[in-house]
Amino acid sequence: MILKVDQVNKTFGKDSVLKNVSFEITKPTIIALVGPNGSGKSTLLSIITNLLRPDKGTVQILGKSNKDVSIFKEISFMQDNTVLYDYLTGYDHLQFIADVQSLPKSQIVETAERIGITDYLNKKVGNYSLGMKQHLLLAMAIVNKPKLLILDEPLNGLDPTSAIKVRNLLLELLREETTILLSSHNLSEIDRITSEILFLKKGTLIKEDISKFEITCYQLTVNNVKSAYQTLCLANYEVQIIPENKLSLYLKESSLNQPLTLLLQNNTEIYEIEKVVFGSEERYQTIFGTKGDFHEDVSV
Ligand SMILES: Nc1ncnc2c1ncn2[C@@H]1O[C@H](COP(=O)(O)OP(=O)(O)OP(=O)(O)O)[C@@H](O)[C@H]1O
Repeated sequence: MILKVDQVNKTFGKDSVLKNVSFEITKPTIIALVGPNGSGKSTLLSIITNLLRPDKGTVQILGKSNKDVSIFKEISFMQDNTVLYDYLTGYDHLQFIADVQSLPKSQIVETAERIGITDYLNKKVGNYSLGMKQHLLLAMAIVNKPKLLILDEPLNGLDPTSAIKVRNLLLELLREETTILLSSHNLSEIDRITSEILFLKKGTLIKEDISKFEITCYQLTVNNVKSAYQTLCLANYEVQIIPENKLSLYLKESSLNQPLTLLLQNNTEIYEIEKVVFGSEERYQTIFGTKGDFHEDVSV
């Protein structure tokens, strides 16, 4: 067992942010934690790493309680850049971790080279760009070669080239048997590294392997979106109004004949049909709706 989160609850004031959250990771993998702003992703990651106490529930990492300090040699948590000190260099940050964890200096050099931050390692962090800070945070998270790597928004502020480099690094770490739990809003990047997703919806966790959905998604451009939406909903189709006045239609079978016949019978004019890959973005929309709200009557 790598990580076991059991019945975790957390309330801030009257807000129940996490409700009986449970999940387990048993073999090296990459899992993404996804949810709208304020849905509790950072709170859950902080509870897992024992930076925050749950009101109820337990967390076990590598077979031990997350309160057992010995596990901190085996795990890492990358938070946002507020944990960095402007007046220290990148090297100082890495050295601090190396000193606390008794790591050889060679591990700092090796990690800096791997992430590609050697050129500016001796500059003060106050002079770093957002992307440079993200790279340093990532270096700090992997310098101890953790078995479980927890990353809060690792792709935040990265240009496309850097995002690709980080994606490749994460896949490389997985090949080295590192388990990675990451939160991100970048659903297209998530689709490239994993299909295992934990969706956090109003404090409740929905764990899914979206590659297992045998669903085809079609985007329809029609003359009257609302009427077409009602027609398809009444016939129990999974359908959603998406931006630009289009409809997303989710089908388990590949034939479009029946729903299109229904629309034509209801005098809907169909201008365009686009087949889209069903990925985490489409699943996100069925769970949270396009406004980020849970869409009660759509289920897969
Ligand atoms: N220390 C705290 N005290 C009070 N409320 C808090 C605290 N930390 C978080 N919250 C509240 O808990 C909720 C979840 O916050 P959290 O930061 O975990 O969300 P998130 O999913 O990580 O958001 P984002 O995607 O914007 O980073 C929010 O409503 C937030 O205001």
